[in-house]
Order: sequence, then C-alpha cells, then structure tokens
Amino acid sequence: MRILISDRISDKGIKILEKEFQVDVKTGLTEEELINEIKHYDALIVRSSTKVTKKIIDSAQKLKVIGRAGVGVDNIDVSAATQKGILVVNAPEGNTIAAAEHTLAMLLSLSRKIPQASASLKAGNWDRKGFMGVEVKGKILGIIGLGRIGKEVAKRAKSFQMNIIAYDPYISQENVFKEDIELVEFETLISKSDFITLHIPLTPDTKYILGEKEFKMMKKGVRIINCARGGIIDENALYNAILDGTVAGAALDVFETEPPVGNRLLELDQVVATPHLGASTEEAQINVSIDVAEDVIRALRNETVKNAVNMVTVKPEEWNFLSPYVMLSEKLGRFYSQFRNGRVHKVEMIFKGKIADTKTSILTSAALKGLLNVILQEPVNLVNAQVVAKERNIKIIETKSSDVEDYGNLLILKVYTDKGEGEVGGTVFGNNDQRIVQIDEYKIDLIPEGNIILISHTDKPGMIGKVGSILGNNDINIATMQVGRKKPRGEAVMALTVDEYVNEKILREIAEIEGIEDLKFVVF
Ligand SMILES: NC(=O)C1=CN([C@@H]2O[C@H](COP(=O)(O)OP(=O)(O)OC[C@H]3O[C@@H](n4cnc5c(N)ncnc54)[C@H](O)[C@@H]3O)[C@@H](O)[C@H]2O)C=CC1
Ligand SMILES: O=C(O)CCC(=O)C(=O)O
Repeated sequence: MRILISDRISDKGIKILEKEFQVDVKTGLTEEELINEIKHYDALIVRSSTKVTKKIIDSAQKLKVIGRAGVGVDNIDVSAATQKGILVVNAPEGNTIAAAEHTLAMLLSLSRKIPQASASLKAGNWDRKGFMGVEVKGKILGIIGLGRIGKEVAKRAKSFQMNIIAYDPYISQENVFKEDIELVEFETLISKSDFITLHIPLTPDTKYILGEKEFKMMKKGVRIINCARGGIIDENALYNAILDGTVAGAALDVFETEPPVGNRLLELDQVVATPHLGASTEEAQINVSIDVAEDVIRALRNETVKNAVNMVTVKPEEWNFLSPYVMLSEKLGRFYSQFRNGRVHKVEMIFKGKIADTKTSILTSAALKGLLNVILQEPVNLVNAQVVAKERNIKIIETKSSDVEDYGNLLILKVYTDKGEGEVGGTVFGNNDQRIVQIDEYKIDLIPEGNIILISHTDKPGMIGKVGSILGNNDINIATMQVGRKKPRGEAVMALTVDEYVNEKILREIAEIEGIEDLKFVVF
C-alpha cells in the first residue's frame, strides 16, 4: 500500500510509516497535480497547507484514509470524504501545549508590545516611551472555546493572576472549578473581558463569531488573541474596531486567507502577528507526526483508530467487546437483504441488554453496510453507511432497552419496505460465537457463515426428507439444519447450511415441493 504525504511533517512519523508501507513525500503540489497523484495512493497525510478539496477526493480511486497532522480539519472536505467512505483522522492532542504556550506568548507580546519594541530597537532607536504596556494581573480573560487548548490557556493565565471567564456551550460548570474559571453567556464574555482569546474550530456555526455587532458590545480597550482559525473573526470588522479605538490591539496567528497577502490588519501598529506558528514546536511536530502515522497505519490495517473525525471512535477495551457485534450486525444486514425484497424506507436497530449502553451507532452503521452493499453498486462502509442511507431517504432509528430476555445481548435489525416489514435478530455467545437467533417471529439458532438455504414452508412430516434427498441427489452436503416454527404443523422456517454452492436449477426443484412457500439462497 502507498502513502502520500503532501505537507512537511516530522521524520519520526514518516519512519514509522516506512516500516510497513511505501511512502512518498511530495510537498507544494497544486490541486491539479494532487488530482492526478491521489489515484495511486491508499492514504494521504497533510498538515494545514494542502487543501483537500472535493475534486481531489472524488479523483481518488483507492484512498482509504486522510490523516491530518494536527487538530483543525477545515482544510479537508470532510463531508466529501465521508460520502466516499474515506476515513478522516487527526492528531488532536500532540500540539495542545504548543498552541496554548503560543497563545500566552501572544498575550504578553500584545500587552507589552514586545514585537514592536524589538523592531524599533533593531532599527537603531532607543524609544522607551512609545511602548508603554499594561499588566495582565487582575484583568479579565475571556476564553471562547474551553476544549483542550482553551483549558491549558486558562491554567497558565491563572498563574498570571488573571480572572478567567469562558464561553463554551458544550461544557457545563460541573466540569470546571468555579474558582478557576467561570462559565458565562457569550454576551457577558464579549462585554466584560479585557482580553478575549478564541480556541474553537472553524465551522459554519463559528464563522465570524466575532463580527461588527460583537465588537460594538466590547469594552473599550479590549485586546483580542486568535491562535485558532482565521474566519472565526471578521477581519474587516476587527480592522474597523481597531481604528475606532474599541480594540486596543490584536495578536493574530491565523488569517482568513493564508498567507495573508495584502491583509490590511498587518499594516496596523496595534497588531502583533505570526505566520500560523501555534503548533510549531519541535515537540508538537514530533507528537502529531507520530500520532497521525499510528492512526493511518491502524486504518490501513482495518483496525479501530484513535482519532476518527468522521466516524464514531471506540476505545480499545470497548472495541474488544464490540467487534464481534459489529461483525454480527453486518451479517444481519447482509442476511436480510438476500432473503427479503422491497424498497427499504426505514431501518430500525433494536438493542437489548448491555449492548444498548455501548456506542450503538457503529453497530447501526455495520448493519446498514451489510444491507446496502448487497443492494447498491457504490461501496458502502462504516464511514459512509448512514450518509448513504439518508441520501436514499431511508429513515434510521435506534431503540434501546436494558431488558435481558433469552439472551444476554440481542441485536434486532428491523427493516420496513413497500412490501411490508421483517426482522432478523442475533447474539454473540462467549467471546465471538455469532448466531442468528430470530427470523421474524421464528426462533432459530444459525451460524451466519457459508451458504444457507432458507425455506418458508408448512411444517409437516416428510418435508426435511424431501429437501434432503434433492440436495443429496445433486451431491450437495448439508452441514447443519434448523427449523423454527410457531406450532407443530404450522408455518415454519427451515435453514440449511450447505458446503457447496447451490445453483438455480436445484433451488427451483426444491421450491416446487408442495408446502414450500418461499426459498432463498443466502451467501455470507
Ligand atoms: N494556531 C495553530 O497552529 C493551532 C490552531 N488550532 C485550532 O484550535 C482549535 C481548538 O483546538 P482544541 O482545543 O484542540 O479543540 P477542542 O475540540 O479540544 O476544543 C474546541 C472547543 O470549542 C468548543 N466550541 C465549539 N463550538 C463553539 C462555539 N460556537 N462557541 C464556543 N465554543 C465552541 C467545543 O465545545 C470545544 O470545547 C482547533 O479547532 C484548531 O482550529 C489547534 C492547534 C494549533
Ligand atoms: O500544522 C500546523 O502547523 C497547524 C496546526 C493547526 O492549525 C491545527 O492543528 O489545527
């Protein structure tokens, strides 16, 4: 398998990749060049310079994973990747400290005008009046986004005796000590802070989170630090707010367009700027390079990854428990789509027992993968299964209950079609003994492997013998046989596992036996 690395990353990760794969490092490629190159690769690794556009993703022929050596994935069209079933992984932990330390460096540079003073001195001046600063002690620092970096910034700012307030709608006060950080509403943060620092991703929701309206609400003399992403601040509004004196200064590591050619903010004395250096420490670059390399390897080996962006992530301990159920779910889907017809409009996954408390979404994806791969031309995998289903107007629901009936854990795939509904249920015995235990209302005990002949019939004497002799006459060996029935001589389901492939002619011969209503040949 081949891996393309299109931005500069630390050698440490490259060496890990090279032990197992062919690795090509080609930096500075244009979009057109990447469109041509990507066809040959199973994995692509980028930092922030490469823009992984939909065109590039759509040109990929065997790409399985895109790795981002860093946190932000706004340079990757994640929804195009998901659509195509390409996994996106990032390395979110390795550069947290670097970004937090850079933020503090920017905060102090801004409050003490260090870059401006340094430039003045180097230009031959000895100006001690022009660079009067402000202390940060006792000032209010407003943090927008209290994730990994935001929290590390808070810790460090606390040691400068700043008063910290934060806005993060996804974090509650129980998760942070009130004495350290007070969680406040967005408007309160905007209007009360002396310094505002942002640590949020760039998404449609956060675009221009600070714009003209927000700058108007700020304290006069506020200072802004952005070491997260360009685009979360409206740069024109910031420019105007600096000119009208609302904002005393801004420290910017990131810009809406990078490099920020012709950006008017860079002309202002009140602006301190670095060229997206938040993660640029030796330590961080080694960390993210190793982290992304390891996750790309896991993805290429079809193992569970640590930092999936477009798929549910499961911890290794949890994966040990879940993986047989993931395999079983897929088999339930594959089984169902081979024994029932009809246009699917709703899929319900019913989880009973301890399994209901796990990350069931991955099991639902697996069942959809099994179901849709039989029906559709395009490849469906765990990454794109739910997206592909929704695109086809298939409603997906999950029903969970902790009730334990006959089995410790039970998964039921219930499918609603224009021809009615049906269900197939399964469980796992021991470590990995997967069984189908229910077909519609019939109880059964079937190992979902190999070739299975599934017969709906009326239960009566001689039925099994007739089927058996047709198979015997055609040299088909029966491995196992199961009958599920509601009552003797009523409707029943017969499932025969056979060692050989059974052709159409033999299946028709069996279907003609009196009392057989339906017959399907299922291959796992
Ligand atoms: N300048 C640089 O070189 C670097 C920049 N970054 C940027 O920093 C960002 C944050 O990184 P981490 O802290 O590691 O991510 P994280 O995912 O740990 O934290 C992000 C936080 O933002 C919060 N959030 C999301 N939407 C929000 C909103 N509308 N308002 C307020 N809070 C919101 C989330 O709840 C989360 O707690 C990254 O997305 C990346 O863009 C990260 C590393 C280096
Ligand atoms: O790769 C870099 O240096 C940028 C890091 C960054 O912005 C991120 O991790 O989100």
